[in-house]
Amino acid sequence: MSSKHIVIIPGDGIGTEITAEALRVSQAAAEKCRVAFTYENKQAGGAAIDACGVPLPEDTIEACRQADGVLLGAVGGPKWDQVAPELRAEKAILGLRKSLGLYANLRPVKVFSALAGQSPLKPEIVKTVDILIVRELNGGIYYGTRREAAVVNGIEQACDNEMYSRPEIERIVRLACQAAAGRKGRVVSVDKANVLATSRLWRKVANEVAADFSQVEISHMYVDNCAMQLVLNPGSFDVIVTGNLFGDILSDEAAVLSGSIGLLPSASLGDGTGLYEPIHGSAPDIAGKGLANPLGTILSAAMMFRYSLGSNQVADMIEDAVEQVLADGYRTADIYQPGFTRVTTEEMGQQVIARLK
Ligand SMILES: NC(=O)c1ccc[n+]([C@@H]2O[C@H](COP(=O)([O-])OP(=O)(O)OC[C@H]3O[C@@H](n4cnc5c(N)ncnc54)[C@H](O)[C@@H]3O)[C@@H](O)[C@H]2O)c1
Ligand SMILES: CC(C)[C@H](C(=O)O)[C@@H](O)C(=O)O
Ligand SMILES: [Mg+2]
Repeated sequence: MSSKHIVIIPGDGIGTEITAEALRVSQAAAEKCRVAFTYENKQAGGAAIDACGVPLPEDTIEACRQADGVLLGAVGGPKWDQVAPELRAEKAILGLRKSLGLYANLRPVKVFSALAGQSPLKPEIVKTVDILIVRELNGGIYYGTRREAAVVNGIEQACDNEMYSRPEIERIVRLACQAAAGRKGRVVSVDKANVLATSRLWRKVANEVAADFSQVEISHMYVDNCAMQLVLNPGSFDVIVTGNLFGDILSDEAAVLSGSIGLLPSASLGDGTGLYEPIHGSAPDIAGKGLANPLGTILSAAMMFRYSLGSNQVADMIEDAVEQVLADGYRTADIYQPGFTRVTTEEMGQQVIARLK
């Protein structure tokens, strides 16, 4: 196989610490499987604002376009919260998703058997959790017209607009149905069709698309009920497909089922280079202290090998090592409980590498 090239964007806060471990694990696993890849670091987010005044430099976008895969830590933090809205660090991630045409964000949610006992849920419920959240990533209220706060007729007001088009809904629901066909065959489409026009179009189009998949059963749920069912009855879900904002919120909620948001990876796929990142943010409260859990980023790197670098072998090897490291009792601060071995971010990376086989 020819050598692949990846771009690494550490970003801000814990981004540097977690991507460093994901890179080390990727290099070790690739070497064992005789898979070659090269990498370069690029800046985005607050780090880029500090370096060159904009959150997403042109040369970062171009490098990502040329690469086979992009691994991103996280962007943003209080240091950059006061800048103008169009220069916010978070704009980097939205700009990258748009520039690369990444409309599908896959967020798998599972409970590692070693962590099942630590879950707030009953053991018989925990065992059944295996959800794929398919979040639309290129449209909706994230990319609608926006009017920042201004005084109109003496009253301060702001406005965000939500728009979804048929093609945008069709492609994401189709992808969710394809994914479900290779799983348990169940798609729950989540919307707020009792209130929102965009959701009513979403529901209609989702039904039409799903009709092409004889092996897939589609059902619909309002987002408020879904938020409750995720906690009450998470085993009932197979694939969840939903819009940009609802997917963002529901995936953080679903992370609680796993034990920590630091464990959840994601893949953003579409027309261009795939982007891989943990679902969490830059966690400024714990940055630079060795407290961050790097496993979500390490598992994102595994997804990158699977979907963009063409090596299921490396992906499987990394995922098995993560499973084993937890089974052997290693825990970063977020998942630590007495009786287990507490490790730093870097030590967790080393323990994963020690179990690659
Ligand atoms: N993809 C991204 O780049 C991304 C995603 C979400 C938030 N953000 C940005 O990150 C900044 C902080 O946002 P926030 O505090 O709302 O969310 P966050 O996800 O950064 O943190 C929420 C909580 O989870 C903890 N946490 C997050 N990742 C962890 C990890 N790997 N290990 C252990 N604990 C972890 C944090 O310590 C914090 O208590 C904001 O600027 C936000 O916009 C960026
Ligand atoms: C940082 C922010 C723009 C981003 C989002 O809302 O998509 C984050 O919360 C995520 O989940 O990736
Ligand atoms: Mg989020």
